[in-house]
Amino acid sequence: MTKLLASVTGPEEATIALAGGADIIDLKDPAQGALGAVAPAILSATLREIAGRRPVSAVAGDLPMQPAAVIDAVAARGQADFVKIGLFPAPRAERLAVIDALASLAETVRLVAVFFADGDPDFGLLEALAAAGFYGAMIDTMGKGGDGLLSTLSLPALSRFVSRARAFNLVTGLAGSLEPPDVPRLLPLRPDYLGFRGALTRGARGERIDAAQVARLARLIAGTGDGQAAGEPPRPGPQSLDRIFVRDFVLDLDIGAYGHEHGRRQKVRFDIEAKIARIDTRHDDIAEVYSYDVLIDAIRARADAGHTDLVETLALDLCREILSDGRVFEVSVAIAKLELGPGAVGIEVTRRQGEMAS
Ligand SMILES: O=C[C@H](O)COP(=O)(O)O
Repeated sequence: MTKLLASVTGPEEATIALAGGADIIDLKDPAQGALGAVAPAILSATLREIAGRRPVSAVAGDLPMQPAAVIDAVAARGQADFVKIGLFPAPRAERLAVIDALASLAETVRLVAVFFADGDPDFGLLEALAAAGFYGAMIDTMGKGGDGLLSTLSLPALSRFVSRARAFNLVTGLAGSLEPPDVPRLLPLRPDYLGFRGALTRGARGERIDAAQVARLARLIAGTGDGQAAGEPPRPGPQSLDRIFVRDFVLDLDIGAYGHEHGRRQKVRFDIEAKIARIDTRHDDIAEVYSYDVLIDAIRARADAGHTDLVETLALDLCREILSDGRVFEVSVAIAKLELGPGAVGIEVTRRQGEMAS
């Protein structure tokens, strides 16, 4: 289950984050940069305030990739439950030297490496992180207030990061000017946590965080916008269902069983309809709805996965993926190849919750 990491400035905001339902309290001074560090004394005060009710992390600071400086900053914050270290832009050898040097602390401090989506991220370093004994790896953005994570890295790239880091037994996190509509798009990647600062305030990133904003994101991550967690079996059928749809979405796809269909892309049209419980948007809150973005992302992710022989396989894979969200009662997927015949040719399938093995 994905957790909510809330970046706070000290004990006062930590209690607000706790009240709002944050799972991880992350200490950071937003005025000092993407990973601006707070003083060790503020870390101690926050640990006293939280008193073990949640894990508390601290960032090492916006530091140059110099082993001695990074080690000192991490060691000074070793009392935190984990310490986040930014892999800032630098030649590979310099980043590796920092990672290797931190191996000496990894036995006593849980270390989390932070890649920056907009800072030349080198995911080839995941192996070195695992070898050095790191506890986790996450992606954030250096720039704040502009393009967020999803404008900087594609969902398939983020998905590959999560799978790869997990294969090295690293805890995974995603952050970077995330906003509420990003949450349902990132949850299918199943990161261990999503991190927020800007979206926790009612204004700029440097303003005080707000418990209602934290709670809104906590609700969204828990998938309880409609009173039911994603992945749970559907409740007894409602009187009628509403439909979320994507129509006429055309992509160039590597698909087909014939030899002449291999090694080239052809135009394929997707029409998807997901049936969900009746919508009630009394609060005009994204947490209350199932987003069509999730359908579009599922199509794009599957299209990115390489060659498929059969439209049938593609259609059923999409049904399985979409039904993995317990809010969807039934889904219809129509896939049409547009370049093979005089007209469109393809398949349409409909599947309900519980009908498909995961
Ligand atoms: O670790 C998470 C960061 O504090 C995220 O901050 P942001 O949401 O303002 O980009």
